[in-house]
Amino acid sequence: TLSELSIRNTFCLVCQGPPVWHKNYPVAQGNRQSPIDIIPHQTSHDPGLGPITLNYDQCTSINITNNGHSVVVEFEDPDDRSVILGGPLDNPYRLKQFHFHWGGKGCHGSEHTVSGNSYASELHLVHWNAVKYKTFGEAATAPDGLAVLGIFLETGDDHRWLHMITDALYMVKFKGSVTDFKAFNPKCLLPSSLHYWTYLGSLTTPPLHESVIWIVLKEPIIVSEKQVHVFRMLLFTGEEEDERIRMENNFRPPQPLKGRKVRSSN
Ligand SMILES: NS(=O)(=O)c1ccc(NCc2ccco2)cc1
Ligand SMILES: [Zn+2]
Repeated sequence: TLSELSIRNTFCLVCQGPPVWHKNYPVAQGNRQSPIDIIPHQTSHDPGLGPITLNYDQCTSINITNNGHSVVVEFEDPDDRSVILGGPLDNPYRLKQFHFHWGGKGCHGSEHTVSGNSYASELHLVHWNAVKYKTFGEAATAPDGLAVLGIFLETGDDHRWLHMITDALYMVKFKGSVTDFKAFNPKCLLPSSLHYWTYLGSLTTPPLHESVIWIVLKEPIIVSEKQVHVFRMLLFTGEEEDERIRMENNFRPPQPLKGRKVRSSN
């Protein structure tokens, strides 16, 4: 059916999208998979959930890369120079990278949905628990190893700071390309409110490890359709490949909640 086709289209047919991931990654059908559909009135308000704090002022961005699935900005993480703390987290988690998920022309591409509604795009700031684990790779396989901050992007006016990212995308059009991207502080991509939903989930792309404490901000940031369109100029394919496949719809659809509780900061 069209809906199956559209689901299969996610992560494009060529790269064998979400419906077939379970063959190589059986955890795809696990009990704490992400993303999910968040239904606000079914979340439980937990007064014990404090605010989150983002200490990004000493962060050191390194580069921006097209990894064939998304565009990723990577950070130096040798110490606790840029961390997220508080909220559901028992330790500070170090900022490792951020990346985006988006749709095709005229269709939305967020991963989490809210009461069945998706946003134009979703930004993921990926952090790891360096108190308990020695490396990102080790943390990425532990149940409390990662904390990903999800921020929805809604279309409207231009976002004054997102231009720094979209201007760099022209340099990383092809899979495997990378370019310097220094002195970028992702604090400029936050909405005014840090109110959030939180639940235990997973990576949304293979290896789909069930190692993520998700913190999804309720308030979206506003970016222009033109700015989202620049992301669709990226390619899934490398410079040496004959066929050029536009990087779009790189989102996984919502997964079964399997009895999990989604808590609300307030
Ligand atoms: N979309 S996301 O934020 O859930 C996410 C974040 C990070 C990776 N990383 C992939 C990876 C390889 C080894 C360990 O981890 C994959 C997906
Ligand atoms: Zn992501």
